Amino acid sequence: VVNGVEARPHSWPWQISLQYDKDGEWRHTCGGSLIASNWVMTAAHCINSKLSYRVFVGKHDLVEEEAGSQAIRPEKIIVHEKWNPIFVAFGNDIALIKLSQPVSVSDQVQFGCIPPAGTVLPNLYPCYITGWGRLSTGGPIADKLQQALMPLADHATCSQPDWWGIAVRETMVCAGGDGIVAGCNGDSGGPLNCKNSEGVWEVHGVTSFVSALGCNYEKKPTVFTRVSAFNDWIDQVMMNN
Ligand SMILES: CC(C)C[C@H](NC(=O)C(F)(F)F)C(=O)N[C@@H](C)C(=O)Nc1ccc(C(F)(F)F)cc1
Repeated sequence: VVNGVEARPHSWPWQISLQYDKDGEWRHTCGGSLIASNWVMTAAHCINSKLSYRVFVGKHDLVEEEAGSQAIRPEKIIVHEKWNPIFVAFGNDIALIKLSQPVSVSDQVQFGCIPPAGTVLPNLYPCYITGWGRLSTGGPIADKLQQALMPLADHATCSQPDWWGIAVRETMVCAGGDGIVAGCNGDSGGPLNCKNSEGVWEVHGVTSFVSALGCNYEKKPTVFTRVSAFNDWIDQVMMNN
């Protein structure tokens, strides 16, 4: 997250760190959201079938050992069948990770809520991106979980020619675009958190892409998979696996 702030520890208890084993070292590669005791939602582009992963729940500082955190191996990973790795703008950048054992909820580990199917929030609605991604374009990833307030840019705004144009679809959500605050590499797969009218936080987006010209690039908001466009897919996958 570029120009965010350190989150109060464990204030986004569904945020997970997806890590892969590189020469015996575990490395953070993406974020994700715990949505059930044995299911994590992340981005399809985070998954490389050649790598072995672990899901770390209950974390705040990636470089510290933290009581209450737990690393769990995936049992299986289901990537959306219509995800096309060649072109992130085709959408369907969503995947579900079934955990090899259920996680127990606690103060530090909770499920994120999926919004009702079809929920489309209005322009400038205030949401928060969270993640351990780069702190600046080309910069280091964060040790401590970051958060940033990012008002939504509705489809009409986000699909303007000098914004994302036709690269953004109605199955995506845009947020930010002020050239200051943005998601960045390593935030992929993590949640866009929006509080609903009852004051309940929901995972409205899965962090998908930023401009190749730079993470915080004016009129190139961070683009998320819109979770409320995938309720049926999520239900089907969780029921059938
Ligand atoms: C690996 C990528 C598919 C996703 C990667 N996502 C992220 O870094 C994150 F954290 F914002 F989610 C990204 O945006 N990386 C930048 C460097 C990128 O490639 N952006 C990008 C590429 C193609 C398009 C398209 F499809 F519109 F041409 C748009 C943005």
